[in-house]
Amino acid sequence: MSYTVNCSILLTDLPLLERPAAAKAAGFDAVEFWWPFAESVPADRDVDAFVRALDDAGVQLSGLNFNAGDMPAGDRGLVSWIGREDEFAQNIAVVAAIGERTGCRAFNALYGNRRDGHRPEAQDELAVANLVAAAEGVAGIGGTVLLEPVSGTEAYPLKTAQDALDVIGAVRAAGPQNIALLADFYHLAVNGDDVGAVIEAHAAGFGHVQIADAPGRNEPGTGELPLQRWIDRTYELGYTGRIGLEYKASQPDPFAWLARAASA
Ligand SMILES: O=C(O)C(=O)CO
Repeated sequence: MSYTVNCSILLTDLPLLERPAAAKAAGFDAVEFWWPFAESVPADRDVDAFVRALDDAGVQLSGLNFNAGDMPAGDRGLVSWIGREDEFAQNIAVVAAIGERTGCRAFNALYGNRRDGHRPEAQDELAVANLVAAAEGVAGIGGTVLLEPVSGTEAYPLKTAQDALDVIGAVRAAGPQNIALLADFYHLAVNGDDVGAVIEAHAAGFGHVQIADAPGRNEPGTGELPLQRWIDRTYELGYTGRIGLEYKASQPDPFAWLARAASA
């Protein structure tokens, strides 16, 4: 099993550009990030600094989120956001360019919250068009777009694996096949999905897996989820990717649970 450290939620006591090296020092070879810039189209020097931080640390960027808006303010993606289509199109080009430079091939496109003033159907229509564009935009580098059910934001409409799979089906019907489910076991469990059944039905096709325990979204072992069992079964059923560590650290050493789990 191989892990990738989500450096947007872990190691946050360090400046962002120091986190890849900290992940490497903690024993990891791969990291993932939510969109690490303030704008959809950051300055070249900011992209260069980000890529340099990864190179200098000697870690692989295994996953990157498209710009999802102002996450601390509650935004959860631009994909279905009517009025920001041009910005999202520009973001796709930047994401693909970062993928080309770093070897990253998995790109998480958060769907976006429901917004007042537009019919949900119109937001869903835009989402499919934007996801088609995103998939086409990263196809040239062999990239895959990931679609993730998320918890904690009532306005985010993709709550269960099936919600995301329905959208993935619509995108695939429109052409691109390089889009897959991001199964975050924490989000799915908190939303009341039957994670065990999702694994049985879809594990081989997961585009990526992320974990945190629930309640709390902290390290495995701090809550009630059978994460190890779910991970083992996911691999048994044919998943070959990494497991993203996307939890909030509840202790000074965010990775201490791994040593405990290995000796258990
Ligand atoms: O917003 C979140 O909680 C996410 O997991 C984004 O990838």
